[in-house]
Amino acid sequence: MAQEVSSNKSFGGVQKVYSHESKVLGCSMKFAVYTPPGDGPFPVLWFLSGLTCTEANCVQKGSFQQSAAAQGIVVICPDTSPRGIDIEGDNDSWDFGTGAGFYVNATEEKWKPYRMYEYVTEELPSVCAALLGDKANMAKQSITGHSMGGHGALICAMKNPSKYQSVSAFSPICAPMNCPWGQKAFSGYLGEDKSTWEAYDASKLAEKYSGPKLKVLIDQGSVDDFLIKGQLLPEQFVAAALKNDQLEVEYRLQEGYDHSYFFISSFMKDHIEFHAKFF
Ligand SMILES: N[C@@H](CCC(=O)N[C@@H](CS)C(=O)NCC(=O)O)C(=O)O
Repeated sequence: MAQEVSSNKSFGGVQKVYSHESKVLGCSMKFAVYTPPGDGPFPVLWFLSGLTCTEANCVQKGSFQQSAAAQGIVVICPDTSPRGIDIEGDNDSWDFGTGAGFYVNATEEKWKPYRMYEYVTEELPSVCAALLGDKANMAKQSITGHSMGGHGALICAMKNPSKYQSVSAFSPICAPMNCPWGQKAFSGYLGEDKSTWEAYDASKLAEKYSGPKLKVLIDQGSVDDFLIKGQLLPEQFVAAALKNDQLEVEYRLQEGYDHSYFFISSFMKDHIEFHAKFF
């Protein structure tokens, strides 16, 4: 069972952080849960963070609590990789290993504990269902995220038709097979056979998605350095999605915004209200 680490009243609801022993990852993990005021059951929005983040970044800088309180939505923020399992090299770079799990299930022997896909789509939802009881309606879930977490949100939604009511993303890594971050992560976690990478590439999944019509909102800052350096490639996802009638994508290029949480917090209300429409 999860243990409470901290609890702070926020906009009439409560922002908590918990820790628990993850069986899937084989380590102790923290996650954050915001519950709005009232009795529930409330729908659940997942927020997946980006490279170098923990469960804390969005809680402290994402500015979601006021809108989540107003709309009556539980918001859950997981961590971004296993912690403290000590694989040689896991702290050598900021874009691979610790803080950079990329929401895949690693198949390379050395990185086998890196199963963040299973963790965020299966284990943590079960833990939260048990923890939150009548407060949360786990039949109504949606997912969002930033950068690496935007990639995570898009792939989780497309790989699990009907599990999430809608999906959104802030500056997502849209075509990891074709960018340096994704190529480094996928070759490390999944190995050199690129055919196995396609199962975790949002632009490839957008070509094949055939579930119920999925609503997608993407916001991207126009002066985001990582956009300019070709790490995000939203045009590849948008082009693939345009050819697929089952994907309804709204892509917004936001003038003058960068990659930071200043950008995320500026549009968080829009994203919460977007998801609220489909619960
Ligand atoms: N190397 C830089 C860049 C990494 C970066 O921009 N990470 C984004 C996600 S890809 C982030 O959310 N950083 C944490 C923050 O801004 O709070 C760092 O260590 O922060």
